[in-house]
Amino acid sequence: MADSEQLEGRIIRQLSGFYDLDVAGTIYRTRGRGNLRKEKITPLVGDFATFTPGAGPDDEGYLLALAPRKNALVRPPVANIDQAILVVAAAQPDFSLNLLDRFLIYLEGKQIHAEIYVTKTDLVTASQLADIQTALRGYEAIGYRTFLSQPPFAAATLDAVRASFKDQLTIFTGQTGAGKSTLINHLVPGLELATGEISKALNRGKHTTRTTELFMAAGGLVADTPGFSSLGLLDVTLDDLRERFPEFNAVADQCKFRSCQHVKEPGCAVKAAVAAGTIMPSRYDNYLQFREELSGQRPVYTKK
Ligand SMILES: Nc1nc2c(ncn2[C@@H]2O[C@H](COP(=O)(O)OP(=O)(O)OP(=O)(O)O)[C@@H](O)[C@H]2O)c(=O)[nH]1
Ligand SMILES: [Zn+2]
Repeated sequence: MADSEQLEGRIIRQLSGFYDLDVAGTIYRTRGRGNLRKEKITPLVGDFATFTPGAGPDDEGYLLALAPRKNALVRPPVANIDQAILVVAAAQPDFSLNLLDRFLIYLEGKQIHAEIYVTKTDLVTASQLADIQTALRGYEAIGYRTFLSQPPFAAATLDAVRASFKDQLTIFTGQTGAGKSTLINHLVPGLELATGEISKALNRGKHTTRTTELFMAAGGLVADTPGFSSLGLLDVTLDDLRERFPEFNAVADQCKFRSCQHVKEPGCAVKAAVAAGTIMPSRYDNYLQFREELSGQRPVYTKK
């Protein structure tokens, strides 16, 4: 292989100084290079990179440069994420539309498309389940796909989620204990992530150097570590908050004032839509509550 040859690929794994890049199904092992470190750029899985391939197994290539990222997260450490499966428990922890909206706002800010998956449907009554289903229909109308399986992990539901992986880099996120690892294990057999607090505590001791890896599943890439829980979700300015509600954006050009915050202004199309029942009242209430938090009038949400 000529020394000057350059290839483009996507980092799918990193381990002690090495980066594995995927180029149309072929994996190349490379090393990081001083110039990247000098620029204080830490390559992440999900990064698109140019590299020089090495000559063979004992001659690795070098990473040369990273392409600009569309987004990047710290937890999990992944770049260029397309979508998140937002895992929400029907119970244990309690189903919360407020927390659900916080996650959605966060993901909107990172330009990560969200799909909502409800777990633990076996732990609620039929009437509680019906309420959750009603709420999910509201989120579907906004444009978020939702999945609810009764009993949990029915094959048809899992197939539908997998079908959404194609050509996407998917991460899983949601509240602690919502069932993210359990769900990933059902969706990507063979990963066998530890689930439940005790087994995870044991695992942490054993695999302290473990990093995130991307797995090919159903024609896409899936991160094998679940993401952030609920801390710091409201990382948005008061002024940008309204833009993170897609259903507000859909009608906001009909507000009388261009700068309408959808609070007290006359001729507000968002408030009209809430009154007409086309915007979920819970979404609007949460918007107002988040505004109060952001303007410092109420304590922010803290993790239990
Ligand atoms: N009854 C019931 N239990 C479930 C279901 N899904 C997950 N669990 C249980 O819920 C607990 C938490 O599940 P995990 O998959 O570890 O949750 P997690 O979201 O990965 O948790 P963290 O890593 O702490 O963020 C485990 O004991 C699971 O066995 C479900 O559909 N029904
Ligand atoms: Zn308005």
